[in-house]
Amino acid sequence: MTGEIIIAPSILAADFARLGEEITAIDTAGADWIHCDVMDGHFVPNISFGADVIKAIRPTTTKIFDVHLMIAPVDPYLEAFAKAGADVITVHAEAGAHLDRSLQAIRALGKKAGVSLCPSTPESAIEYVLDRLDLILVMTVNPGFGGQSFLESQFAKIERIKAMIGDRPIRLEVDGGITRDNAAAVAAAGADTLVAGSAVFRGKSGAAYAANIAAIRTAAETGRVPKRQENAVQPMRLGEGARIR
Ligand SMILES: O=C(CO)[C@@H](O)[C@H](O)COP(=O)(O)O
Repeated sequence: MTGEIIIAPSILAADFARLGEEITAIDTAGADWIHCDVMDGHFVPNISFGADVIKAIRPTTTKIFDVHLMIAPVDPYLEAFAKAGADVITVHAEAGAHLDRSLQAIRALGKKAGVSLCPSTPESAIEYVLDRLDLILVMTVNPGFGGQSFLESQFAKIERIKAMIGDRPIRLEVDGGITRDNAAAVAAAGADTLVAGSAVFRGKSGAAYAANIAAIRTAAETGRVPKRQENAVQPMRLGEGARIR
């Protein structure tokens, strides 16, 4: 599960009234994975969608569903998300006392197991579960909302986790405020899986999504920030298109 750069658009920034069409559009536009942000209004201060929505959108693409559970408790719901069609299930290190048990449960369901760390959580929180992991998600904003600014403080954590991973087959994912302007830097720090919501869905057309995904991928793969094209969609203001739902 490691290797090349993976771009995973977060459907939190999609038009929920046309979610199926939006997923088809990002699939066609070159998304590698589909990132699904599940929020419960308790672990994070926002509510998004649950397993029934994931089940409903699952037939719209064959791409990997990367399901980020921002919920607590999480263990009672793992089976529902597995049955709904999640391929990767990521839980938060902060969401319960028994991370090791949650990760074992995800693998027992036949899914890839991920753990996510909030910006204030040190990498030591996952030191003793590394061998249970297929993915580590470093939150580069405080979880709960799209359209926030990338936290520069997380570069050091990305670098340290990259070193911790060593040659284990674990993907290192970053999520929050990822754009074409910082994709090169997060990849240089060690990230190989980039989640982007507002930076992909700005422009509101399949052509814009394709250009946005390509720009993020080019920056991450080459280490260069791609020049903006003429007719490129203008930068989005904080919160636009990624409103609190
Ligand atoms: O999980 C989250 C927020 O909690 C993220 O997936 C965001 O949805 C990413 O959105 P942008 O920061 O890219 O707009």
